[in-house]
Amino acid sequence: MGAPYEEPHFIFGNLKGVGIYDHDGQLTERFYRKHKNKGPFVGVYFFLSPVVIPTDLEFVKSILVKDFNYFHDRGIYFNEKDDPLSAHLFTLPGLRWKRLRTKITPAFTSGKMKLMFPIVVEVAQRLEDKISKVAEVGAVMDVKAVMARFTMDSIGTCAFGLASNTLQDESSEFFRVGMSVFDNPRHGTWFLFLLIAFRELAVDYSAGFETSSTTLQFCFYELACNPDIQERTRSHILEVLEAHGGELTYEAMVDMKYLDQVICETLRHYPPAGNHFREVTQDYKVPGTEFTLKKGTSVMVPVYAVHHDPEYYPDPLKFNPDNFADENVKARPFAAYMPFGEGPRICIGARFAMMQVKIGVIAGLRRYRYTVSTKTRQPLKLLSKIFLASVEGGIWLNVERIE
Ligand code: HEM
Repeated sequence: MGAPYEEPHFIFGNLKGVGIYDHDGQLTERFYRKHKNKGPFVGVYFFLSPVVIPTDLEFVKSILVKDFNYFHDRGIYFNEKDDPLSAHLFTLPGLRWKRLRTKITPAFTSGKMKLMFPIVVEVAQRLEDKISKVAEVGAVMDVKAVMARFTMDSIGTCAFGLASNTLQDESSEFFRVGMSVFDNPRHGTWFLFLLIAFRELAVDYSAGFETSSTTLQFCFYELACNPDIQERTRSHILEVLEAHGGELTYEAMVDMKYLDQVICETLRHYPPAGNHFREVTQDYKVPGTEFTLKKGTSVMVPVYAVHHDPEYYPDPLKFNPDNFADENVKARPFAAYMPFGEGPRICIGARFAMMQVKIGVIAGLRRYRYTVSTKTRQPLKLLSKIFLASVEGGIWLNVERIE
């Protein structure tokens, strides 16, 4: 590449730790910190393949938005013939991606969100019932399991029109197979049939439930760790609900500004995708430099690193929803916050995800108080082998009903 780079190991390159020792977001953070302010990017090697990690947000903007024509693909494996499930919106390149994206986009407008809103609220009622049962017997709550059922049911119901109901049915086949799609995408014949039949929506389903439930999991964890923020969020939710006649409507949810800040802060702290992947699709001269990135070079936009950069978030390890107060958001440059990506390949489900997570927090928080159980291993260790941020030993919370 003829550019700033990290001396690689002769076999593994620089990304030896990926999937073994480090969460991928923490791994790129090491290179980002070391090379920031030395140029727009650092080059590393994954085995023998060059990978570019941008360290400058102007360059991130060029990659994701301004020069999208050079970076429209993710370079992620798919094989339509032998593995039809692997060819979906996330993996498809170029024109085929564009056609499919145009086809699916109408399913995610704000008008469609309003239609789906009552469905998710109804599923959230079952989430509340589930939490109430945990509180009644004084058990500790396995947050991930409970939230995964909620997000699976709501996405399942919206996407497939199925009353999948994993929240009430402990042994639900839908839940078991849904979870196993992540562990092993080849499991569950009937489910696979369904996935093939609804391929486009199916990928949204699997991309959606795990990311959203991870977000809910971390959100409840941080609220449990920060009782003052928990109280403030609960009071805010109750006040806005009261102003809307006690009913959870779409408009009431939109008015919950502080709740939005709490969720943005969760996604800053724990972005489910630690990096955004792109591939250079034609030789690209990096603006303001003499460097040319060759076609086929991989790019990892270091989301986790940027979200934890003290230049943009003064105390990056502190959970502080005020980071998302309007004046602070305005003071930050473009792409300082990008949990859903940016540009034409931004997460298509971002609106649905935010709606679903908000409804989940409202349902879980308005009548229950949370503290961290001793069963949770602290400090949290992000699991390395999973692309999405997940926690060793899980997150366990004590739940108390507020009378
Ligand atoms: C908190 C929840 C979620 C997070 C943090 C998240 C994050 C992301 C990220 C980082 C990307 C890649 C963006 C990029 O490369 O620039 C992405 C893409 C995508 N997401 Fe999400 N996502 C979430 C929920 C959802 C939901 C609920 C759905 C569907 C219902 C969904 C469907 C998709 C699809 C289909 C893509 C590929 C888009 C494309 O390539 O055009 N996601 N998401």
